[in-house]
Amino acid sequence: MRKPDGKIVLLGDMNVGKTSLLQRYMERRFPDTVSTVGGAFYLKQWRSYNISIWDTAGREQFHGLGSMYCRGAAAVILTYDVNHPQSLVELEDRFLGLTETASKDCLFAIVGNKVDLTEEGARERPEQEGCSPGRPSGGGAPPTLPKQVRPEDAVALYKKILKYRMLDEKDVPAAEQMCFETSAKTGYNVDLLFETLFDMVVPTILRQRAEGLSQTVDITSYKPPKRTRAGCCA
Ligand SMILES: Nc1nc2c(ncn2[C@@H]2O[C@H](COP(=O)(O)OP(=O)(O)OP(=O)(O)O)[C@@H](O)[C@H]2O)c(=O)[nH]1
Ligand SMILES: [Mg+2]
Repeated sequence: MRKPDGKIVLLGDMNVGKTSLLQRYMERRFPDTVSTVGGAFYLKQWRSYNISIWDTAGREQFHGLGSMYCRGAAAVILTYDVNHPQSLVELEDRFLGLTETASKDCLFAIVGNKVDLTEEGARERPEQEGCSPGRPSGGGAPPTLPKQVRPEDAVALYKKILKYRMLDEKDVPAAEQMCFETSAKTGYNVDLLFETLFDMVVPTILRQRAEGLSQTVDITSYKPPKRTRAGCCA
């Protein structure tokens, strides 16, 4: 097996749907899940790159492992549940600190999952994967509620992250590009989320490789500090 070229890590409170999102993307289904213990990863080939995507446990007892999983990450997906405002608060309070071990140019996506349970999300349902066009949208659908976390709240968190990482807004992707609402259940925005990130981490992978290469070059192309001026006076 080839060594992964880059790493993406899913972080977030328990029950927000990290495992479900990853399974929806990788296996194209929405199976029953059990709360994750420790962590697990999938390998995704994207163009000519091998990207590892790490699913982590949201349970408090595994919290200490988070920064280990984030080490060298090219992107982190901070996941919350749009129906549970506390899960967004937890991203700032409990999970952001774990990303200090990530790559210095790590990208951050903020993902509000379970949008299918909201009134707005219900309107999106008929267009989504797994819902055939002729299928009635009514019968058996779970009741929906007003969305508890607004997209603006996620954008505000994204801006806080930039401050925390001491990044300038003009040097990183815009908040609107990096905040997603998804449903692992219906598949809504799941491909968009992962594939947007894959495309975005390719330059990071190349930069990481180039940095490695330039270090090698620095050593082998060492020149003595003293130079003559003969060349420019000829
Ligand atoms: N309605 C709905 N339910 C979802 C969605 N995503 C996940 N769930 C359900 O939410 C529960 C938790 O999902 P998981 O994917 O196991 O959550 P997790 O974030 O991996 O949780 P931990 O592993 O404990 O950190 C399961 O019952 C899922 O079926 C979604 O988009 N919509
Ligand atoms: Mg899980």
